[in-house]
Amino acid sequence: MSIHLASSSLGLQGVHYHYKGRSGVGPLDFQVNSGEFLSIVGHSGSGKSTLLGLLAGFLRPQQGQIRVGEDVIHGPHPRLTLVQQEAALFPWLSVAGNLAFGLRTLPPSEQRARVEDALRLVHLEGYGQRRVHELSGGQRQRVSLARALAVQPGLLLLDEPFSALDVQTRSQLAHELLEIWRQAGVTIIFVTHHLEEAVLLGQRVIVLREGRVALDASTSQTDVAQLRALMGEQHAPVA
Ligand SMILES: Nc1ncnc2c1ncn2[C@@H]1O[C@H](COP(=O)(O)OP(=O)(O)OP(=O)(O)O)[C@@H](O)[C@H]1O
Repeated sequence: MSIHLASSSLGLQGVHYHYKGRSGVGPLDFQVNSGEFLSIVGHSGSGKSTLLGLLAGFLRPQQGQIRVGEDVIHGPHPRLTLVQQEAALFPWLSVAGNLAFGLRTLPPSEQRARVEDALRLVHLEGYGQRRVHELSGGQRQRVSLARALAVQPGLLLLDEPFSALDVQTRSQLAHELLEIWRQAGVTIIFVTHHLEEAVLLGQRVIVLREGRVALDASTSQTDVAQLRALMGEQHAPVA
């Protein structure tokens, strides 16, 4: 195996980010342990995208700090990789070309080994020479995940990675993700609207409400009904 995932911890201390008009997030204080699988849920406008922007280094906290392991982050951090809702792949490259893109500084033999390993992890062995447009939505999302894994992140940030997929593919990918996490031991932060998925996959769940942590609990001690109740009557239930 050429991919070695050494998981990273993450810590937020007194993090604030406010847009003009004072909406945004903060204060946010929580830790994610190395190797943990954390789900983050919240209604529209609760601050999920803002939090992801901060973690991915696209936004800078106006107060407080975010650490990946011992490093305070000041921008995109090499140990932290984001996988988004729609697979953002390069259509003019093959599957292998997409995976190798982030590995350009490595020797070709190392690139090939990592590409093969990553495709194996997402059950797409033999798909390296395919073009992106020849793939189904679920396969494209697998390629996206493989591309993230190939760079050997310590922490995977997953932003609604399955929401564009049909129910069956979504459930299959969710189970495969769990399998990858068990095998690879990478730290995962999984942001979703889908409460059942959050509880099924995560060891722990954070509910964001109005830019703050409304609940931070082990998924063995909470359930979907509790989360739904906590998220408030004023909002429509999330399917
Ligand atoms: N560019 C912006 N300018 C001003 N306010 C913003 C901006 N982006 C987000 N907000 C506000 O910040 C708050 C958090 O928004 P955010 O997009 O982080 O929520 P979200 O949980 O990701 O929502 P969704 O699930 O709809 O994507 C909301 O009140 C939103 O209106």
